[in-house]
Amino acid sequence: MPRIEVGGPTPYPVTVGSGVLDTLSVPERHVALIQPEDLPRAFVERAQAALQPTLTVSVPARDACKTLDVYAGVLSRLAAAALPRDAAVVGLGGGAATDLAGFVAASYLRGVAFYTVPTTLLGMVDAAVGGKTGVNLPEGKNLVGAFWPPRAVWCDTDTLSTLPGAVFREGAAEAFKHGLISDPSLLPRVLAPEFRPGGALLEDTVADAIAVKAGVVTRDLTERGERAFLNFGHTLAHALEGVTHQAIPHGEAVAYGMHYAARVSRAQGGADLTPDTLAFLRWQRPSSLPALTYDDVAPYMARDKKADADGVRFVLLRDLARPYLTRVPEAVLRAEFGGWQDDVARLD
Ligand SMILES: NC(=O)c1ccc[n+]([C@@H]2O[C@H](COP(=O)([O-])OP(=O)(O)OC[C@H]3O[C@@H](n4cnc5c(N)ncnc54)[C@H](O)[C@@H]3O)[C@@H](O)[C@H]2O)c1
Ligand SMILES: O=C(O)C(=O)C[C@@H](O)[C@H](O)[C@H](O)COP(=O)(O)O
Ligand SMILES: [Zn+2]
Repeated sequence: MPRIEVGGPTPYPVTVGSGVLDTLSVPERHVALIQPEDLPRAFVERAQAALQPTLTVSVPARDACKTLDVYAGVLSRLAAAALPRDAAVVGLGGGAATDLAGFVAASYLRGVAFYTVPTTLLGMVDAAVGGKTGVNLPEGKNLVGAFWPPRAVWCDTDTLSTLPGAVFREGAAEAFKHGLISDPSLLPRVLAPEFRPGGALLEDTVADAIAVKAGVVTRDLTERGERAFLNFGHTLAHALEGVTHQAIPHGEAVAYGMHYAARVSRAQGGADLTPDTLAFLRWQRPSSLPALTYDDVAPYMARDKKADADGVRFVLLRDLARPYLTRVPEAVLRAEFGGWQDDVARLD
């Protein structure tokens, strides 16, 4: 069973494999289990059997749980149960639920132990690892949060069998991203027919995609440098999610955003990786986008967390596995938005 070690200030293991859900174990005597209300009941019951939580809190599905209102409601549930400071918060579910659970853990009583049990592909290869936690604001994605690493991550690959195909393909976008920024061997594997729940390529590909993220966050937990590369494609992605009020799910927005970033990378002198990002979009078959102009998305891009006092910065690729962070002239961003829209229109 693959096990990946995340290093840095507070090292922890990520366990990947079949049946992991029945092996959950934490040293804390009190546990708050946080899970989305639409999660298959059997997963919740298996986690409850293993952890014997003091309380289980159900939260709305998808990004509807990543709001300050839901966050405050969960904190009140923990306080009403008098959950002590030596308790643990366990986030079970997709990236939305684990992002919320992590921010609850980071802030309840000024911080309690946190563990993640991702049950989506995206959660396993990305969200549940690395300690970025938080919620959204109406002004944009993840604008409130904290770095609060989990103490262990358990990825039961059997849980992926109940995912709708579209949700599995959303998660594949982040694995593909790890291929583009660091490990190109992931690119053909993610698109291969055997990369599917129960497929021969699933477990090793998930483990190798996690290894990319684990390596980056080990070296740069709080995004002082190379962690920004994990944000490839996310400047436009988060803008698409914001402007559509989360009608476009994160993994689809990332696929659209990676193609835009590949176009901008080429315009700035990089290798042409747009055939790869287009191949991924064709494979993923994302939801169609509403009619948008550059001026619709620009205000959201301006609030991207990679922006500094001198303005917005983009993660671009000089070539496969050669990411860099840079400013881009607005004329280039605007022109490539037009070309990106033409490419997207031709996808159907
Ligand atoms: N913290 C990070 O580093 C990080 C990284 C990437 C993405 N994210 C965040 O993660 C979120 C997206 O996560 P996601 O793609 O996992 O989507 P999600 O959490 O919205 O989950 C998608 C849906 O699948 C359901 N679900 C979960 N597991 C299931 C299973 N095994 N079977 C059936 N249904 C299941 C969920 O309850 C939800 O309704 C976004 O909010 C994004 O911003 C965070
Ligand atoms: O872990 C990171 O760092 C990432 O950027 C991973 C992204 O896939 C993820 O969507 C993250 O939540 C985005 O971070 P943000 O700082 O842009 O909100
Ligand atoms: Zn992401």
